[in-house]
Amino acid sequence: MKDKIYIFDTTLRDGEQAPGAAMGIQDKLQVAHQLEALKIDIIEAGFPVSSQAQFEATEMISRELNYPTIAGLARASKSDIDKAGEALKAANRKRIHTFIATSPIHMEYKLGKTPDEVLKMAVEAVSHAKTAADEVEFSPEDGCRSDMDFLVEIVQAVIEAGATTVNIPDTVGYVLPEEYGKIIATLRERVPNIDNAVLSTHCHNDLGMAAANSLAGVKNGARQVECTINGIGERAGNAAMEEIVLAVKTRSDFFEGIETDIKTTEIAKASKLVSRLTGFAVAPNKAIVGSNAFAHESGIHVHGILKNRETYEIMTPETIGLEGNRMVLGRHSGKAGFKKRCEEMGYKLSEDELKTAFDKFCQLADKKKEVFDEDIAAIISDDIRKEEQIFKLDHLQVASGSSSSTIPTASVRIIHEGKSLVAAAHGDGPVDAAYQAVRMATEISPELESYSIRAVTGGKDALGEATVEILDDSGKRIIGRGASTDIIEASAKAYVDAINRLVRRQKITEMKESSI
Ligand SMILES: CC(=O)SCCNC(=O)CCNC(=O)[C@H](O)C(C)(C)COP(=O)(O)OP(=O)(O)OC[C@H]1O[C@@H](n2cnc3c(N)ncnc32)[C@H](O)[C@@H]1OP(=O)(O)O
Ligand SMILES: CC(C)C(=O)C(=O)O
Repeated sequence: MKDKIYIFDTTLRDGEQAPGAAMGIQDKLQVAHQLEALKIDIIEAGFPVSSQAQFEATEMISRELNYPTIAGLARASKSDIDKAGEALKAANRKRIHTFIATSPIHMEYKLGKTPDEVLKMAVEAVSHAKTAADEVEFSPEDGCRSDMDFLVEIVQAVIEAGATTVNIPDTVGYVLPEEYGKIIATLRERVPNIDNAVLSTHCHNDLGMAAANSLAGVKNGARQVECTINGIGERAGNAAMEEIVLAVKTRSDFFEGIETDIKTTEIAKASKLVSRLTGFAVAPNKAIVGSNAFAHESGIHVHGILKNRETYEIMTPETIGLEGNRMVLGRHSGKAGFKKRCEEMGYKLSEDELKTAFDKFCQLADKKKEVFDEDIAAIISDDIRKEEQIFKLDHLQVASGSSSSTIPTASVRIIHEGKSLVAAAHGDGPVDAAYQAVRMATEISPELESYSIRAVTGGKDALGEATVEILDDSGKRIIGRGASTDIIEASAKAYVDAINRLVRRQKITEMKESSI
């Protein structure tokens, strides 16, 4: 029989408590719809008493969503609970999540209350919450730094008062997996009515243990995990939903029958949405959703993966809704990966050609972070096929000056398939005039995204290298380079180089399409 872990997502409450992560009401609604698409069991929509915006967001999410239970946070106070109940009124399934701190330091310094007073407040809060919602969750805040006997006593008391879920927060991310697992196991052992409630984990990442602690909790009997998309949350964040869900799925051998209902193919989309709406970039090396999580560059790894993907991948990118893994070509690449990319681009190279092309590739990879398809196309057309440049700048003449009456003008002659293409144009400056003339001569007019020029040698014969960036029809960047002691000529050569790469890329796309 399936042993289900309930996923309680608190991106919109604890996640949003991360400084700088605040989202507007419409943004929250968008995230909530994506959480529903993920089949999250419980969405904590907000802390309604804390502001009008939190109240309205919780109210709107309660109205608009169908499948998940909607939870609202409340302190152990009647007015907080009433406000949460009011915000959740329209929800198909609602849950009031009430909390009060139980650790000695929080009780003494923050609340100024004795353990007996805290126990009384907790029980009263749960009893009152039961009047507004069937599902009531109680959290002993800073539970992991609380006295175990007191924790056992308060958990038993709130279950007697009607709590249906008891959540054990590691509020400050202090404990280690073995300790967290032991707290859950001890509560299961010592609280006589523990089976009347679901035990839940809520772990923070201050020591990087949030996911490991949550999973230790699951292993010891917790059946709800509180987490956030991309692990956002207070300070170092909360346990990341994607890490918990993929760990349980990927290591089903270890978790023996335990499953979640999460539709994992929606994970990448959820991660991108939350990153975009909060402005919190996902680190490239972030587990599961980082841009490098399914990317490979190292030659030995790529060689292994090409023989059997599982040599270096424990999950498939498709599981989280990505189209496939990313083979990156760069300075750590080997011949197998390079050969495969050439084949994918439609090139059939002899062994000698492959060797020459790979040597050139290695020289280039030493200078660049990443080698793109158009770089490979340039290597093959220039060094293997020794193809003529599609458009070759044969002549450039420019007139410009500092006087306001001078109109910068350029004329160009470009050789294309043995013919001379001649054009003249004026522009805002000499480079612009040259580019206008190139566009007229080639009849190709890509928008210039960026332009830069730098000296690559010193002295009065300094060689200037111009770099331009244009976009192809699909929005991909194409870089062109040109060098000359005359910076206007370097600029014109770079633009013609970019146009040549654009045309080559179009040909590669046509080759790929015709081979499908
Ligand atoms: C571990 C967690 O993540 S808990 C959730 C934390 N999230 C937030 O705090 C975000 C939203 N918070 C807020 O908007 C505000 O803090 C509010 C509206 C909740 C309260 O604001 P204020 O009334 O100005 O109080 P303030 O924030 O300064 O202090 C908190 C008060 O709540 C009390 N309190 C804290 N936790 C609890 C609790 N669980 N139950 C009852 N009272 C509590 C404190 O003792 C303090 O009371 P005091 O004002 O009588 O000293
Ligand atoms: C309210 C509780 C669950 C909390 O967010 C925490 O203790 O971190």
